[in-house]
Amino acid sequence: MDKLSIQSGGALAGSVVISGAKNAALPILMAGVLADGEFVLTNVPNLKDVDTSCKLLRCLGAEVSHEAGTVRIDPSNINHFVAPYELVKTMRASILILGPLLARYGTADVSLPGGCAIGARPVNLHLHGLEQMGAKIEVKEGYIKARVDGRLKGAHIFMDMVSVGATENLLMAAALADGETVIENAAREPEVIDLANCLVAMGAKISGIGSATLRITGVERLNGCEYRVMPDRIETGTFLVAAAVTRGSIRCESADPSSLEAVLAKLEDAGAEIRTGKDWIELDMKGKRPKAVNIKTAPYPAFPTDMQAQFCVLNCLAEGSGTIIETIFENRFMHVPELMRMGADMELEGHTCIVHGVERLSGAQVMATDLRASASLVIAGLMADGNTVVDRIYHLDRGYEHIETKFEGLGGKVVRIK
Ligand SMILES: CC(=O)N[C@H]1[C@@H](OP(=O)(O)OP(=O)(O)OC[C@H]2O[C@@H](n3ccc(=O)[nH]c3=O)[C@H](O)[C@@H]2O)O[C@H](CO)[C@@H](O)[C@@H]1O
Ligand SMILES: C=C(OP(=O)(O)O)C(=O)O
Repeated sequence: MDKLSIQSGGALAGSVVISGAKNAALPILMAGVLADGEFVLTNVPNLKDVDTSCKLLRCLGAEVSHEAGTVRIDPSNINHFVAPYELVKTMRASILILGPLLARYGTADVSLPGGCAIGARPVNLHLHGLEQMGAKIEVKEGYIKARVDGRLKGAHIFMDMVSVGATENLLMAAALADGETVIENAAREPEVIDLANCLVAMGAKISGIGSATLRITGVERLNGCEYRVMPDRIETGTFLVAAAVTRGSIRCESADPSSLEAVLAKLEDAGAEIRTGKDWIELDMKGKRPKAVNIKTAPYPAFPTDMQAQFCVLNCLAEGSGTIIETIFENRFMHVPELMRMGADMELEGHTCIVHGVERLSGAQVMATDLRASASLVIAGLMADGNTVVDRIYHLDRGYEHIETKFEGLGGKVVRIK
């Protein structure tokens, strides 16, 4: 199993090109099932989760090629409607195949993803919304078995809580349903907007994109299209935090500052000078140690849970103390005990972590437990005396493209051990 070895070094400097967003690419790949014709997706990151999505589409009978950031999907031969446990267990986003399969073919058997490191992550909102659209659903032998006679029917759906995945699943299903669907309390994350824009390019009729109320008038067919995936705001934020922690100065190219307002505001509070253009962000710490910040995660446009672990590390090495409150996932502080093994001064109680900054951490062997926790340990290693080895980096490979090469380009000493 691969590991990453990190040596502490100086301040990160230089520029890094941001990849396409994992969390936009995955739902949009699933939307390929809805296309009547060839579907071409560009700016697709080269990630384990993208490979898994391509495998899943192939397993349904689609022809899929993935080369140099472009995925081509020909869904015309889809003839199998089962998403098996072997694939779903490695990638929770597989649940996003449910809405498209059901809307286009009236049948879908999707393995329940099960719990994972960051929380139970139930899918009740996905299922309830589809039932409101006329689907008959039973959960049997670990599988969601969903059927509908004819087309799904438009419905008025009020979501009990804001869910990115449920909004995406229902949006895709509604695009081919009979009549109007209204999704209230919809997620407003930029990745949901990216999916909606792609569906519109396929001929879907959606209004309210980017708001909490989505109105979808179902159409009988959606065409293929060519669509470019948005830049990864979480990858961008991860490199910006790494630069802030190391007191460095970097430029992120092919980034989207408008999707990162909450994160950039916190980096400014931490003492960073931030400059932005249409598709770039520069951060300069002017050699200073960051100041600790208070963070509370919440649905977009508030501070993203996917940046919580990275800001924990920022606070670990900052001047002063900061409080981090996680409100989205019930078990998303798995990085805390690992950071404490590296000398971090942290108090964890329930959903709240109080972090008191220390000047340096010390290198240690640590275990990656989930995607962003892993990223936080790499950042910590950049400011830890001696050597840090991060084990179980298959989590990182799910969500960060060429992470070691990108850090190396910024002067970070991050090496993959095969
Ligand atoms: C592939 C992808 O895009 N993943 C992102 C997506 O995950 P994902 O779509 O799984 O996250 P959700 O927005 O659905 O989850 C938010 C909260 O709602 C709960 N919930 C969700 C669905 C449901 O049916 N019932 C329910 O109770 C979850 O347990 C969680 O507590 O959004 C999360 C929140 O921004 C991000 O951290 C993930 O990186
Ligand atoms: C939690 C994440 O992803 P996923 O929903 O794919 O597990 C993430 O991207 O941080």
